[in-house]
Amino acid sequence: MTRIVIMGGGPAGYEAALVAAQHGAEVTVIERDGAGGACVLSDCVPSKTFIASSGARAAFRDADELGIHPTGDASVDVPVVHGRVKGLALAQSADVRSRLQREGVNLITGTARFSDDNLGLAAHEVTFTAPDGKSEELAADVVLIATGATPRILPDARPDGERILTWRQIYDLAELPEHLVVIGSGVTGAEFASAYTEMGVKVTLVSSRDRVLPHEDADAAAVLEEVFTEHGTTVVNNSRATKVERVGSGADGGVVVHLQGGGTVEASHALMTVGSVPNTEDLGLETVGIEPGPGGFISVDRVSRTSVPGVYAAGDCTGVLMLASVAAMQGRIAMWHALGEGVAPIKLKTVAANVFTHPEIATVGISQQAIDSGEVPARTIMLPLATNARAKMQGLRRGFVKLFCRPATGVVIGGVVVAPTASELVMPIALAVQNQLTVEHLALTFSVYPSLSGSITEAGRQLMRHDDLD
Ligand SMILES: Cc1cc2nc3c(=O)[nH]c(=O)nc-3n(C[C@H](O)[C@H](O)[C@H](O)COP(=O)(O)OP(=O)(O)OC[C@H]3O[C@@H](n4cnc5c(N)ncnc54)[C@H](O)[C@@H]3O)c2cc1C
Ligand SMILES: NC(=O)c1ccc[n+]([C@@H]2O[C@H](COP(=O)([O-])OP(=O)(O)OC[C@H]3O[C@@H](n4cnc5c(N)ncnc54)[C@H](O)[C@@H]3O)[C@@H](O)[C@H]2O)c1
Repeated sequence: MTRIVIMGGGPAGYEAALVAAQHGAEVTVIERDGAGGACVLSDCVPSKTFIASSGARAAFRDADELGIHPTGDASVDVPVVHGRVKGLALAQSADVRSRLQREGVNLITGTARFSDDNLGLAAHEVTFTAPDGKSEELAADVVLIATGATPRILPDARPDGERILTWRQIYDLAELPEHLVVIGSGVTGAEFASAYTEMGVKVTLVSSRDRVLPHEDADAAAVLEEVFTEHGTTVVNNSRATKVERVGSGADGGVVVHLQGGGTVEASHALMTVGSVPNTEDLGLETVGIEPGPGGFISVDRVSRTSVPGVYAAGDCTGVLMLASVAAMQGRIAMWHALGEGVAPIKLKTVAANVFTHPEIATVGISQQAIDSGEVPARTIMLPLATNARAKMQGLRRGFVKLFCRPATGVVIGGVVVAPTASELVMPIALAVQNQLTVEHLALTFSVYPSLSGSITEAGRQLMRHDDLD
């Protein structure tokens, strides 16, 4: 029986474990914090739960336009919101734990590290250290490194859990910040800036680039900036934070953010969202002969192999695409490959992703930027939701659907949806991209009338009409 040891119990680790167990391997997952990993306990699941509460508050405000005037202020019960966030994370972690145990996976709590005596061995040794300090050696035919990543800390902006915070510390605050400065305008920064804005907090977003979400669709980012402006959220563009210091004390205390070039921003709290670093130190990688690449990430190929036979890596520690869905797929692929199953290499051009701002921004496939730069030839259409009957009924003035297809064949190669439920609406486009469906397939598919997804089939029709004229 193949002995598999998995370091880390996040989506990469636990999804891999499920596949390996289903294929009859003897699987041990070593996880130091809790089943589900950082994804479930401190990153993705807690943030999306918090965003669900902020979305409920936003719905109150948005109802006004529909003639519904909620009486009184939509106040936020912070202990309830934070309690719900933490409770749901723990419950989700318990679900993952019991699923793994049901499938026969041996899940142990502790820290894992390679301890091979010599390089180049066919099997590997992993030392597991329990929280009480006791350690044990496990022999493995295959090891999967799935140790995730940790918030990046700037030397002059060290989080203290009180005023200067990482996203993992915010749920311990007793009250909402009076004025939150969010530093870093990537997906994490944009999501928290949006959520706190919807919670009624004054927010300043410091972006080192010329716009929010520098790696996302520019038209989508422009919609988000418009929404921020409408709700009084300030975006400070082209500004890099060099230092965050605490000033004052007690209830009067706060932070001063120093910006490159001399400016400052004063606020009650700072949330650092300046990226993540992989958890690849202290793994004993040198004992198996793996040298991490730039930034400490472990290089893998498209079936999750590292440079060392029998050692695979998946998820955030590889830096491939830091998404739970990608981590899980990399983990599964690693196990299928290791256990000799036929496996297709991961296809990153078909990944669907969503930024959980208000409105949401969902993308799949080829980006507008790749088309504009001439890298990928495509025909494109962008339909504003303002022309969609259902959107009008719901009072949605912003948002759009974009669809991209191959010029000659009409095969759908990508799309963007900006809408309150973009994460759900992007699915038909993702299905089309994955299965190489054409705009005609979309165009001829019945969508419900009236529905936001009607804009997707309409986008297909508009691109098809163009096709016919070619
Ligand atoms: C705020 C935030 C929100 C996000 N929201 C989304 C989202 O909505 N959708 C999405 O797809 N992605 C989201 N992501 C990204 C997603 O959380 C990650 O891509 C995902 O967690 C990666 O999974 P993983 O298994 O690689 O690592 P992790 O989930 O980080 O799990 C790795 C685990 O390994 C453990 N570990 C580390 N070293 C050792 C060791 N030596 N021994 C034992 N255990 C060890 C860690 O403690 C951790 O528990 C979000 C990220 C952030 C920061
Ligand atoms: N909804 C989701 O799926 C979701 C949510 C959150 C994160 N993630 C993923 O996690 C990964 C990391 O995202 P992220 O946003 O945490 O990190 P990131 O590295 O993508 O963004 C961090 C941003 O902070 C900026 N920055 C760095 N130092 C700065 C400074 N001193 N002052 C001001 N700005 C500074 C960087 O230029 C960058 O734009 C991404 O791959 C993302 O897709 C996904």
